[in-house]
Order: sequence, then structure tokens, then C-alpha cells
Amino acid sequence: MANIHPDPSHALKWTTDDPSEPLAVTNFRRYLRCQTVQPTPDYASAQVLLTHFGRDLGLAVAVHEPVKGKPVILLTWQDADPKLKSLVLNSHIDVVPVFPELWTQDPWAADKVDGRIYARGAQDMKCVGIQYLEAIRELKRKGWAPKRTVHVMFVPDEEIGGKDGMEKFIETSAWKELRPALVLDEGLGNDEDKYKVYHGERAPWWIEVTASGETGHGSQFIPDTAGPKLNKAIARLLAFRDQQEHLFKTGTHAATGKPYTLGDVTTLNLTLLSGGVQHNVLPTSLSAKFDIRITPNQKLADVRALIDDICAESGCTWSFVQETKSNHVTPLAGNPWWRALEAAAAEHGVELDPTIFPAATDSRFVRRARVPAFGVSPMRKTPVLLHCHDEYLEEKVFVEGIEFYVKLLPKLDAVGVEEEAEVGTKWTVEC
Ligand SMILES: CSCC[C@H](NC(C)=O)C(=O)O
Ligand SMILES: [Zn+2]
Ligand SMILES: [Zn+2]
Repeated sequence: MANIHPDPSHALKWTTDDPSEPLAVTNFRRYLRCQTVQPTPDYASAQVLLTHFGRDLGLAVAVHEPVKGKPVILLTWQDADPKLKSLVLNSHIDVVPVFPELWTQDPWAADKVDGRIYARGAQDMKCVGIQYLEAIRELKRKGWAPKRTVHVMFVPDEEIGGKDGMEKFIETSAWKELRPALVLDEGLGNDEDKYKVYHGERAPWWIEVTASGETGHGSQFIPDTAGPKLNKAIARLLAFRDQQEHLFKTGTHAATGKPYTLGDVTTLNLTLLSGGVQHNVLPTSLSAKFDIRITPNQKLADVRALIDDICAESGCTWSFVQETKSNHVTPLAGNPWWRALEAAAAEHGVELDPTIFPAATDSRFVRRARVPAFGVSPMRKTPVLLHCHDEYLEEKVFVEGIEFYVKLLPKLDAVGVEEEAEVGTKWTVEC
């Protein structure tokens, strides 16, 4: 619990020594110093700081706790036509752990070295949360005000699956009262000179395959033991993995000729093995756990049938450790929100690369609630360092991202009610 500060208001004291530094950058660095690191995130410090930022910007502040000690923080720009649905700008507060010995910088100091801001969360995704707020500061400075209510939302626990965060919050009346028309959430950086925009994700399935068998002395040829059964199941599951890997390496999109990305195929990896009691005793049970990510191109029912078949043939059983029951994609064609993103990108001079997110984010809960969501972290020509040591973001890339939201928010705000209703409830496609 060393990362939890006894006095959360200490977060307000952090500034920088450089008076010439833009306030946006200073605020980003202040947020990075909150040690909201799993598994014991210091949410209290982040709450003090973020609510301070909200008040400073003249935003309404609300904090919900669907689970005690796990705040969902809403900073709301209310100068709006209440008939219109809102825009929700979401980011998660928590970050993943660090191996400090592998870092060349202190992961909690947010030091700036050669224009790079080093800290856990610099890319994933404290940058985006502050970019939303600083874009609002700039738009207010310009005298612009939205017709739609804009909610800047900070949620806990995304990094551990969102169960006590977005998944819970989306079941509350507070979420329904937001009346969201669109949610923006996290994406990934991009080495290329483009922003990736994620309009869907692969469905995460975490499964356990178990083989039961006869026990006895480890020196014998005892029939019907657990080992060969589990071995058979693992071999067939990994053969499916090989087939998908081949598709990943050779497949191209029919319409564009672009090579497949991870989002276009299903991955399956053996991640945990357990069982047995002693070296010379045949185990009554052995189990293998797999992390499976199912592309929206593949029916969940087909993957279930494959696992059923493999387990039946090998004499194993299987169960879910984590199940995703449905997968939803935000369509691009005929989608005015996508058109708004494209228009903002054109004005900003950046190409968008729409794609399927390889892992899981809170957007999956949003799309499941039939609200369109796009994942975008405006970081181009930037190595993807999320969850890596020496995570950093260049100051100029951070500032450029603010400018992107300054262009994007008015375009999203201008989407008309009729346009929004164009496709009715078909904003998300169930896969
Ligand atoms: C399935 S819940 C865990 C969420 C995590 N998200 C990321 C972005 O790493 C993952 O995909 O493993
Ligand atoms: Zn993230
Ligand atoms: Zn992450």
C-alpha cells in the first residue's frame, strides 16, 4: 500500500520549476505523479487533483462510487441544449504496475528529458484525460461553447478488466442520466504518421481446460491418465492458433488490399498450467488456461463449437474464467460521428487509420450498451510503449493531441439530431 498517500491533497502541491512550461503540460505531469497503480491505486489523490482541474475550468464536478473507494469522476460542461444527447470523453485513471529496475527514469516523477515526459501512464492513458480538459480550456478561451453537454469522465479499474469500473457504472441510473450520444475512449499510439481509430475490439475469452484421469505410480503404463488427454486438447487448440497466425501473416482486406492486423484474426495463447501433487504420482487432474481474443470477423458460437469439439474428442472439460457474451462494432459507413472525426482529422492534417483494437478496453461495455464508441489516442510517429518500461510521451505530441480535440469537439457538437437518428439503433453491430 506504499503508493497510497496519507493526505490526498498533497497532489495539489505538485507544480514544475519551469514557469515557461504550458499549463497543460504541467497539469499532465501533475496527474502522472498520482500513483494510481494497480493493484492498490491511489484514487484519492487523483480525485483531489482532477476535481480541482474541473473546478478551475468552471466545469460541474460529480463523483460516483458504484463500488466504494473506486471513483467515477465526471467533469461536465453544461452550457448546452438539454434536448440534445451528450458527448462523453472517457479515460481510465488507473495504470499498470512497473518494474522500477528496468526504468532509466523514476516512473512517478514525470520528469522531462529531451522533450520526453517519462512516467507510467504517459501513453496509457493519462495523456488523453488531460488533453480533453486542456482542449476545453482552449475552446473556452476562444469563446466557443457547445450545444451538447460534454462530460469528461475518469473511470477506475480499466487495467484489471473494468468490473468495478465502467462495467458497474454503465448499469447505474447516473450513466443513463448522461444520455450519451457518443463516447470517445482510448486507442494506441502509432509509429506511422496517422492516428489509429478503434471502432471495435476482439472479444476476450479466458478459458480453463481440465483433464481428469486415473492416478497411480509414475513408473507405470496406466491407461486413461490426465496428461495425454490435456496434451491432445492443447495440441489441437494450438493448431487453431497456428492457422490464425498464418492468416494474420498472409491475409489482406478485400476492399483495400491492406494486410491484416491483429484485430482481423483470433489469437489463442496458453498462459497458465496447473495440477499434480508429486513427481512420481499420476495426477487426478491437470488444467491449462488460455487467453483467447476473438476477432469480430468470427462468430463467437463457432469458436465455442470448436472448443466443445476439441474437448469432447480429447476427453477434457472446459469452463470460462471470463466470458464475453457478445461483441459489438461501431460501423463507419453512414456514421455522422465518423464523418466528424474524418473532418477534424483533415483540418488537423492527419490521416485516420480505422481498425479493430487487439485487446480489450472499456469501450466494449459502452458498445454493449448500444452507444457508439471510438478509441483514439492522438499520438502519431510515437512508439507504442503502453505497459512497457520507460513509457514516455513527447511533449510536442501531447500538445498536438490537444489541438486535435480542439478541432474535433466542435465537429462532434455540430452533428445534428436528424443525422444522429439516421441509423437509429443500428450504431453498433453485434458480431
Ligand atoms: C479482458 S480485461 C483486461 C483488459 C486488458 N486491456 C488492455 C488494453 O491491455 C486486456 O485486454 O488484457
Ligand atoms: Zn489503457
Ligand atoms: Zn493499459
